[in-house]
Amino acid sequence: MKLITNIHQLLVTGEYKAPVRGKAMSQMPYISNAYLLIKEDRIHDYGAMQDIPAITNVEIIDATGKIVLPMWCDSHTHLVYATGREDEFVDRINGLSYEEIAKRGGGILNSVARLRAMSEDALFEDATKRLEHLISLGTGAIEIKSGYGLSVAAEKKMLSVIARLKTHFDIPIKATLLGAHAIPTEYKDDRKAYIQLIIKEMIPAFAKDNLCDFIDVFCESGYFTVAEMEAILEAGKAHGLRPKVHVNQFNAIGGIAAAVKYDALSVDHLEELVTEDIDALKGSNTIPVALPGCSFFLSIPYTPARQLIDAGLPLAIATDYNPGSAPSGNMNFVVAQACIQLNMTPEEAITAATINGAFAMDIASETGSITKGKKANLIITTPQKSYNTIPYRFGHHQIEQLILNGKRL
Ligand SMILES: N=CN[C@@H](CCC(=O)O)C(=O)O
Ligand SMILES: [Zn+2]
Repeated sequence: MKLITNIHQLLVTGEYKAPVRGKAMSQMPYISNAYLLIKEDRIHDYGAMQDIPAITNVEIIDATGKIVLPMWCDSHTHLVYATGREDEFVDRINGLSYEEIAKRGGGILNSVARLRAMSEDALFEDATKRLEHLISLGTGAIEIKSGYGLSVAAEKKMLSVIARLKTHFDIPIKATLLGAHAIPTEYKDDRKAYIQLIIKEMIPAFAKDNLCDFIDVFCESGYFTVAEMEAILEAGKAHGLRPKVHVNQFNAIGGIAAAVKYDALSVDHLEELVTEDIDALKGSNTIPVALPGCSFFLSIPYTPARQLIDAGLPLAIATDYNPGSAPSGNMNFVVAQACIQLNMTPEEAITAATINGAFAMDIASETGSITKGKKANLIITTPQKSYNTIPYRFGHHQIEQLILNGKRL
């Protein structure tokens, strides 16, 4: 057993039956001067120091002046990819837009060509290094998408890499099939046939082999229409895959209402929002997810988080880690951006990056909060005045110790 004592502030405590929404996001449940008891890989007990139980034979970790919180839950990444796209980064600095680069055959299709040429073992090795790094930055649960294969064989290769990551790492990992990320070059004159390939071959085969948990579509002008997304979500749902979709990144084309109709677990991006989108989300079980790292990197608008939260909706934040639009998987930076660019309070940002991120991956019964029985996946910070310092000192490494499955990392 391990006993963390004298915790300055213990954050995100309590029971969570549903994502935290609206005003409740600004009310962070926390205990000052707290203890936390870990038994094996689980949170066994916690409370105020004055109520600490008398226990012997326990390893003490003194956290005087430090903040303890759940490890980050990153609910949207493209962690498995071939190589970086620094060349396109420089093209953008020189004036080309993300869309112009994509039109010239760059962008997603550039990553597709590179990934198809790489072996599963090499992809696994690179993804392993990336994930090890993200864990060292405090990420304790992650969703990873396919979508750089765009053929049955190459999508299977990506999903197999994710399956191997699930076995290799003892953290919750969810896999999302994103066969509908772009139309591959060989189908550019027959998009219907590619959509049928996703519906008739990819979805049934990958669902049967348990290679994916969710279904995704990049619903956007120049990528997939709302009608095409609906056909793919319908097929995914028939095979038990709940939708988590890319919508409203560059244009509001009605993807949100359609995703809600299919009971999407989350709708992600939302840089471009109209009133109808917010109305569609009200009263639904769908969680909006903001990806501020993508807005930062592409210099596009930020998701209007205030509008979403002020409308009483829940919100999660995630990195969107990928080589084209967000080449950083650092959740600490995303939490800072949520405060600085999205105008979220530290309470809202931390809630969005922990328990709401866990709900956006459907793993909130296991992780995302300081709750008895949940995984002891914890961040212990360096000494801080308060939890406000976490986003305030953006870009600084403020993690002193990580506890993963009850063990010090
Ligand atoms: N928008 C679609 N997909 C990714 C970008 C993928 C890429 O550029 O490689 C995103 O979420 O931003
Ligand atoms: Zn994405």
